[in-house]
Amino acid sequence: MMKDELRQSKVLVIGCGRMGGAIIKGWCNGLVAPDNITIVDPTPFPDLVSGVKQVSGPEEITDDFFDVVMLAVKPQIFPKIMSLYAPFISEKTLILSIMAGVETQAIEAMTDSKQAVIRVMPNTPALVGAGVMVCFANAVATPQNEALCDTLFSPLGSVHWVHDESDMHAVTAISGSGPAYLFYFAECMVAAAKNTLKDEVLAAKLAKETLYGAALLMQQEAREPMALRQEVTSPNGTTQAALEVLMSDGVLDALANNALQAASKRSLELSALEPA
Ligand SMILES: NC(=O)C1=CN([C@@H]2O[C@H](COP(=O)(O)OP(=O)(O)OC[C@H]3O[C@@H](n4cnc5c(N)ncnc54)[C@H](O)[C@@H]3O)[C@@H](O)[C@H]2O)C=CC1
Ligand SMILES: O=C(O)[C@@H]1CCC=N1
Repeated sequence: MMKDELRQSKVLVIGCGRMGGAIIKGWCNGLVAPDNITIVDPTPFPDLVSGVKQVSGPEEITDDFFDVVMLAVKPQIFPKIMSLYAPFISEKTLILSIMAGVETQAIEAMTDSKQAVIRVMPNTPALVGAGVMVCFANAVATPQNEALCDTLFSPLGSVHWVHDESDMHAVTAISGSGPAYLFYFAECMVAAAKNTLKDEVLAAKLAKETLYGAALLMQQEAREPMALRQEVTSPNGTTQAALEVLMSDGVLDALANNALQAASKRSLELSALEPA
């Protein structure tokens, strides 16, 4: 689908919270005409782009066909609502799902027809165009469907594809949940900075700006994180003193491993939710 055609496409978004809202905001930036977007969410979205229609349930939807339907409710909600939206989906509709865990097989069951379904695991930096989106297409999805998905998500950050659906569990653990790990590290670093520097406002600023600068450097440099770390670390200097604490007994390595495994396991559990 060409970009001009995409602007005319009818899009239905089911669930518009933090992640759905961030994606719609990106799409309204010249990609899809806001007038062609309908959101179904019982909770009004506070920062809706002008023109986008919001309704609180399927009975209020005024269009009877959508080119794209995006599922952005919590995985636990999906089994309760899936049957309500079948009337708005035709064989030509591409279903996109950003829900963690929920497998294409469960989404295909929304309708009787063979349905193109693409799962996309985004993350919240999509809000600033620096998201990571990982996609998996079911067997029905065509190359045109995949190209459309690339077009819709590229403005929000980088788009990657996996070809084995079970990889989506690991993907969710790494990039879907990943921003929260860095934010937690930032919380710890800010708290520690405030214990070290009397000016607490400056302390917090230094910690956050440093994490931002380091992330940007890592993204723009071809060198691996280890090489960048070594560049900061003078023999017997201050960084070495800190790293000896952070790296002692491989505690952080083990924690990172356990954390990713826990997230991946939770994604697998969410995939086992039964239709209501
Ligand atoms: N927040 C994140 O970082 C990411 C979230 N996701 C996935 O995105 C999905 C949404 O997550 P968030 O946006 O974080 O959650 P959220 O709680 O902010 O948004 C969910 C929205 O669904 C709405 N909702 C509840 N019941 C509904 C119903 N019956 N019909 C229509 N809408 C209904 C809620 O009012 C809410 O606005 C989840 O499936 C999650 O796994 C995926 C990647 C990252
Ligand atoms: O925590 C969650 O389940 C969702 C999926 C990835 C990020 N947030």
